[in-house]
Amino acid sequence: MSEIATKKLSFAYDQKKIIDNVDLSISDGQILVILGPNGIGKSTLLSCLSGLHKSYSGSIQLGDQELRTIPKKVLSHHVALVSQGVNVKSSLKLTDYLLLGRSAFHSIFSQPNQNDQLQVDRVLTQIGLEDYRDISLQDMSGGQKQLAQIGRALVQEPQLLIMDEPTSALDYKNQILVLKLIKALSDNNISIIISTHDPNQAMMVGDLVGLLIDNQTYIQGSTEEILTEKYLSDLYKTPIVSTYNQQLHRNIFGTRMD
Ligand SMILES: Nc1ncnc2c1ncn2[C@@H]1O[C@H](COP(=O)(O)OP(=O)(O)OP(=O)(O)O)[C@@H](O)[C@H]1O
Repeated sequence: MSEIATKKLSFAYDQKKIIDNVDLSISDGQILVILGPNGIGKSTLLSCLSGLHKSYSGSIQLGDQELRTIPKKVLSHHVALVSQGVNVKSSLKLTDYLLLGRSAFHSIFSQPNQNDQLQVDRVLTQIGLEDYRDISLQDMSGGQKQLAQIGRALVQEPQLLIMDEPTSALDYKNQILVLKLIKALSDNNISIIISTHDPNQAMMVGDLVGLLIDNQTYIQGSTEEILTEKYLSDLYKTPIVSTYNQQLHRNIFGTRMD
């Protein structure tokens, strides 16, 4: 269950329509990067795709099942969400926080087993926080908390990983660490959907790019098709220029102050 597709997906908070007629799809092991201006509905869309918002109209097919019909526990075996922001408040130490990601594998009365501990150790190494295993979340920095949130989703061993601005609090080194993790997961046939405000990240990891535009129009295509100066300048309503960088072997995107 790593393929997800929406048809005419719409969602409103009370009467306020945020997502309107979105047709989106992603196949096994693909990386879809969603871009869009502040407040356009990226987080709302990701919440719908992860099963948090069930009162959507239209359809969301996960594998061959309608998402809202899948029981929560079953869903958490397949889909993990890394929410936006770093305001996770928890007095749990990091290893116990990560173990929460294993809860779908157990009843509420069962204790974590050796495999759970192995998963946590593996993920601690992946996110580079081995030295923080006994530190409480509330004593960690913003970037460390963001890595911890990503770690908790990885511990869940999802087939579809949905990440809302997963590198927003990270320095360059950790941004690359997370982008490499995303690539490695996709190489293992895990599908990934991320939102970001950085088209350069979309260029680095995206197989597909989706743009949430004015009036909640959604367009999706290959990275090459969508990451153009025209599309991005229209999207952000500010000039975006792209230049080929010889050292990086790719286009980089930037904007002007004038
Ligand atoms: N719980 C809520 N109740 C009512 N309106 C909401 C709620 N959450 C978000 N909104 C509204 O929905 C719209 C889309 O918000 P959303 O967080 O999905 O945007 P976004 O594209 O992720 O923005 P950003 O890039 O700033 O994170 C905004 O106008 C926001 O005010």
